[in-house]
Amino acid sequence: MIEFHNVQKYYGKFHALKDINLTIDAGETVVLIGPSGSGKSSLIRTINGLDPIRDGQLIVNGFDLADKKTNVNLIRKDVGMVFQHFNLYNNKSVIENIMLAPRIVLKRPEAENHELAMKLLDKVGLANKAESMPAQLSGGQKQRIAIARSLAMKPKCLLFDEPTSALDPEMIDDVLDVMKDIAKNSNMTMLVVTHEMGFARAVADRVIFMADGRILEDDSTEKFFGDQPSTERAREFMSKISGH
Ligand SMILES: Nc1ncnc2c1ncn2[C@@H]1O[C@H](COP(=O)(O)OP(=O)(O)OP(=O)(O)O)[C@@H](O)[C@H]1O
Repeated sequence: MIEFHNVQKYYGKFHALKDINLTIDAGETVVLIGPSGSGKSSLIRTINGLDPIRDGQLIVNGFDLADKKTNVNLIRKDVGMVFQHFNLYNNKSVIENIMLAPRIVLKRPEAENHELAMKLLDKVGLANKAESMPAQLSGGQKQRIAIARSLAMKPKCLLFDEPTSALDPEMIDDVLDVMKDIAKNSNMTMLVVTHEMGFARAVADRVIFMADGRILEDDSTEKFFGDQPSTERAREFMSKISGH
């Protein structure tokens, strides 16, 4: 469970997140959309402590991120993140990328760690790539490995920051299919920054629209796509992205 109460975030003097109030329940899939620079990445990066907040309260799985005594490593154990540019360790094989964090952070026994890593590789359709190096993979394959790596920690929550926007079009569906499978068949909480409205329609419980550092809409998926968004900004944004 993630709770933002009147959260403010600044970069120097720039007010990047303005009075964010938001609750995401365990198991929900939430899609976060909005124009470039509206604060989407900033918002999700606060959840695992990659970006600090200045004011307000942010509770993640019972931990208070506004409290300087909170150990962010305990939060990150349960909150995985998938980045636009994959962030794989390029000098380690695929299977090592997946096994590293569970070995070090969770002290998972080696045989069990290997077995789970192979299961996850199978789940993302890349069991034959276990011994490959990241440089030998396509962008779509790298992103599926990055997702498997996050899943290996068995997180309660997965954050996705534009996971398909660096990919060639023909690779996007393979990655979205893996994400849809997680959304439908696991109890994980998912918060996804994406412009892939097909994904949002298919599996999101809610759609949040941000502009200028504020949340302007927080609607059920049915309402957002069924009745049209209620703000002019969101309607404008939707007509722009559907024109592409
Ligand atoms: N490290 C930083 N230092 C200063 N300003 C920043 C920093 N990171 C982001 N910003 C600014 O904060 C605002 C929000 O950025 P953010 O990356 O959260 O937006 P976004 O909605 O994710 O955009 P995009 O869709 O382009 O990735 C932007 O105006 C950006 O320039």
